[in-house]
Amino acid sequence: MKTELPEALARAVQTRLAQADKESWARRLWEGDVTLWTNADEAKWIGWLPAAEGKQVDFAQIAALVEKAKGHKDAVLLGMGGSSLGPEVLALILGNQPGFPKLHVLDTTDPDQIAGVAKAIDPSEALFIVSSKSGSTMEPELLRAYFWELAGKDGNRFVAVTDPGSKLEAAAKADRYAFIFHGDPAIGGRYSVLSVFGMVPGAAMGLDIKALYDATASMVSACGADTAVKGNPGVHLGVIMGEAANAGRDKLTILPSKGLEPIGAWLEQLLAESTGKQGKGIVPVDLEPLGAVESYGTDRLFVHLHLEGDSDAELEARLKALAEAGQPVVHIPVAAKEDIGQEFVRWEVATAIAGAVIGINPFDQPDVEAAKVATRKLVDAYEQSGSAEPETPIVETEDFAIFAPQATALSPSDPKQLLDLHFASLQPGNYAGFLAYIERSAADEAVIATIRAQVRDAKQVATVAGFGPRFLHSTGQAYKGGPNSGVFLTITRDPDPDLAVPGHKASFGNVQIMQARGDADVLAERGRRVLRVHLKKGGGGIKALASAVEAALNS
Ligand SMILES: O=P(O)(O)OC[C@H]1O[C@](O)(CO)[C@@H](O)[C@@H]1O
Repeated sequence: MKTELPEALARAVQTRLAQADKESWARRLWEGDVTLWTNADEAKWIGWLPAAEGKQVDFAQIAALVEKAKGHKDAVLLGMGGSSLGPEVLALILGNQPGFPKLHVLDTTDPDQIAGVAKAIDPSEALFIVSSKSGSTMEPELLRAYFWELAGKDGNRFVAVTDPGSKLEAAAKADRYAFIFHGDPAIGGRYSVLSVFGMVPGAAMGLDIKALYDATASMVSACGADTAVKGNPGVHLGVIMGEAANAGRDKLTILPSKGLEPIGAWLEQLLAESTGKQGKGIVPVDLEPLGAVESYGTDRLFVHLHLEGDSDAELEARLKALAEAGQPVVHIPVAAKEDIGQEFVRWEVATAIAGAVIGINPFDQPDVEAAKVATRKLVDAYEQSGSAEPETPIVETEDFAIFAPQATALSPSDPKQLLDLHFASLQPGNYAGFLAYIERSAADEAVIATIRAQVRDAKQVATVAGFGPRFLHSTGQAYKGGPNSGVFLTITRDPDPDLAVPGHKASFGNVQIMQARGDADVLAERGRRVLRVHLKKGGGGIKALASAVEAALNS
């Protein structure tokens, strides 16, 4: 790892590293010494450390799954957050091996996205992996109901990954699933990739799990209890992240080379859910288009993960210019994509250590629950009445309607003026968030990236984007519980066509809108600045919104 840090940050990092060395932080992490964090229940959550050595998986059971998976064309993973993001990284970075199924990851209630996967597979032959630690998360429950019907209720092609005693375990037994893999309750979702939650889908797509642990071992030992802090990559990175956040550089901007790009989604959850609470923490910035040096404020820490063999002259030149301009830049070389397990360990250790520097419990997620409760309330009301509570927009065009969840002072009847006022509240050190409850397609991602670049360049602020409901189980924690510096635009749309959920009145499209409304309500309750733009059926869609934002920024 190479670091280029401005002087004040470099000094703070050195001082903290000396403290970490003197106070044996690495050892105390491995021992789960709660005094390293907040004297809460942290000791109950460090099962991910032995899991990184392969101690949590039953290799014989994995071998049996490998035999079962061989020959299937597709495998579909149904899960959220820690139960989906790690598997997605493995699928996108390492890919399925010849003779093994392609892994499709579904962590959504978006009707188009679900229908897209249903269409891409043959439901009568695909393997389904239902993955949820708690076994009671709403999205995998609804997805399970949908694919169970579609797959002809054939338990022989279903696999459950869940903590012992969960509701999902009971359902899997009742429906005679082919396998039930047990997780370790001492591991939180976002730290679970090197336990069965990453390894079961990994094995199903033909990855050599033993080889993955072997390739990870050197990082486990480098981050070990007895390694001096100076040579401990996890502690070193964690101290940099924590000190940077404490100094106001809390927008950790992830700039990976092409081959490692998918890791950003996993990192976002790890960093945001672990540190974003009590008004403090790190706001990860992923997939933001590269900007000119002057478009970045003094609230950034840039981390470049570089896969050997990747070359991107523009990125390299920009990183050099950023460091020369006094921005902090950390370079992490990754020798081969098969070493991805090392990065999981480095960042998990770093995140736990950053939690110690920031002074929070890196293993809880107190604010995620609030959005879940708000959504449940709305969905339950829908199930009772068969309709959603009506709302009145502040302003409407033929393309979209804009709602404010809070009693708002913003009331212009012109959408351009309203959006202008909304973005005008962005101050240095703030960030703009785009929370899109629409299909996570390449086309939608591209339009949102354009909007982000425009806002970033116009206001010199960091921008983040999340697709709902996926981000609710990830960065949503920091947006609600972290620093109150986000200015959010929630984006919803009329589903077309919608998709029914077997056994429920509320469709996937209904649930997705309730999730957006519940989340926006909680954001507003927490004093966050938030507007919701609802894209109308038959209107210009997300592109019409992009034009309206552009017009507002230029007004
Ligand atoms: O694996 P589960 O229990 O379904 O949880 C999924 C995700 O939901 C969260 O609890 C947040 O809602 C994450 O921490 C977790 O990874």
